[in-house]
Amino acid sequence: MAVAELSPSYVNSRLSATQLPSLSAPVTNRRRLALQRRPRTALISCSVVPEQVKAPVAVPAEDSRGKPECFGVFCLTYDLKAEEETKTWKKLINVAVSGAAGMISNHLLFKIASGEVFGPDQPIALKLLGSQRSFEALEGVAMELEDSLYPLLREVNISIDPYEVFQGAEWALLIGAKPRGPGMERADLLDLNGQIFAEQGKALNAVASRNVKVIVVGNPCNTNALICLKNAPNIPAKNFHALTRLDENRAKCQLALKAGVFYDKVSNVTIWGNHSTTQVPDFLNAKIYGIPAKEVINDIKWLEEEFTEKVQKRGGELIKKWGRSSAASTAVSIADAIKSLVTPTPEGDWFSSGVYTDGNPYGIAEGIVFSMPCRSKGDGDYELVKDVIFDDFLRQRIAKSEAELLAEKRCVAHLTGEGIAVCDLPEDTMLPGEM
Ligand SMILES: NC(=O)c1ccc[n+]([C@@H]2O[C@H](COP(=O)([O-])OP(=O)(O)OC[C@H]3O[C@@H](n4cnc5c(N)ncnc54)[C@H](O)[C@@H]3O)[C@@H](O)[C@H]2O)c1
Repeated sequence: MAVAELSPSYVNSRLSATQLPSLSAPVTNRRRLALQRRPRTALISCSVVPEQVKAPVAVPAEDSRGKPECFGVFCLTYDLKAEEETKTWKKLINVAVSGAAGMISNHLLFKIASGEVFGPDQPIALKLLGSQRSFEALEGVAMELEDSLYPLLREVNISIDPYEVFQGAEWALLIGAKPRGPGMERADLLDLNGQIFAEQGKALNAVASRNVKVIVVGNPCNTNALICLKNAPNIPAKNFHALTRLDENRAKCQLALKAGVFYDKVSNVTIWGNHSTTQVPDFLNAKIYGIPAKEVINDIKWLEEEFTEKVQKRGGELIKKWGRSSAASTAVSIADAIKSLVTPTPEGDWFSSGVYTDGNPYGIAEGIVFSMPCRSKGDGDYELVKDVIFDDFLRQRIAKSEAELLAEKRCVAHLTGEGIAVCDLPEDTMLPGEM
């Protein structure tokens, strides 16, 4: 069944009754036209049997009570309950995205709306959170989503209030954060952005689904994720992730380039630790064609001295060439991170994610968000991988990233409810290319 948008005046003046499609579709497939706010057009369903014209039914305003503000054409909603009776569509899921008017979101939102991330039969409601300054840009984003006519995209709401946007959220992709201003240290950024994630954690705790999955992208993302989960005690700590998938994807690409193979031959790549320059891309456990990467590459000096730096400096290199940060590949990596949780992990492989360390089998300090190898059954949950090996070189580097995250944790104690903050970060470990 196709869908056409026709303004009421167009209907009256240009089309005769017999030219117009019928609105009386079968009950299981009928759409409810809920005209809520700023309706600009009438949504007409083009069913196969013409002949009869009925005006779209304006559902009274009370019908929209409890819903946050809808945007434009997305105020005209489907009757999902009736449609579900056809069993052809899954239940609508609520995906909240913060920083929705930013560069990363500008790529990610269109991937999500197209069905590429959650699947081609998964209807989506996008709840977009912006800052006061970006509100008009947010409207622009919503207009582009309207114009893209995605069949899976059933609702779009825009707001600057996290309590409104996170209402019933099943996924929260927390991208929005402040950039590091001139002269600002990592500790200043931890405090500035930490406050955003403390507030958003509280909002998630109050109004999101009890099983919401949260992916924190805004930097410094590991400690922001820790702040967020500490402020959301009613949501399992296991549900919070810090994005390190971009680092994993970059590491896979570098190993593929060095080995002279296409990147689909590279597997079992872990990023351990912080999304910072102390991160540890693990070549000891990585495989190429299912064989240890160390044996295939056979250049220990490159692996120990150059590989990690290449992964870390990739974003900086890209800015030098292109003048822009790596928003597109970051969006791809967020899509990958979600797909890794909603589809079963291929046998024997794993993926990296920054997750809460309590109960980890590697001896890493508890109470921090640390990137580790995970496997999922595709149900949104994950388990930490047990069959990984360590040597002294890997252990020492992991310990450095662990020490950094423990120091960051002390810096934000005022935001996690753990007392007075003491900040003694030794050096600036922001990744080049990310602010
Ligand atoms: N984890 C990673 O792998 C990774 C990779 C790249 C970038 N990042 C980080 O992602 C973040 C976003 O990057 P970007 O390139 O999209 O930046 P951007 O500046 O283009 O967009 C950020 C958006 O967030 C909005 N914002 C600021 N405060 C907000 C708040 N409290 N609530 C909602 N929205 C808010 C801003 O108005 C802006 O529109 C940055 O912190 C960046 O460092 C992380």
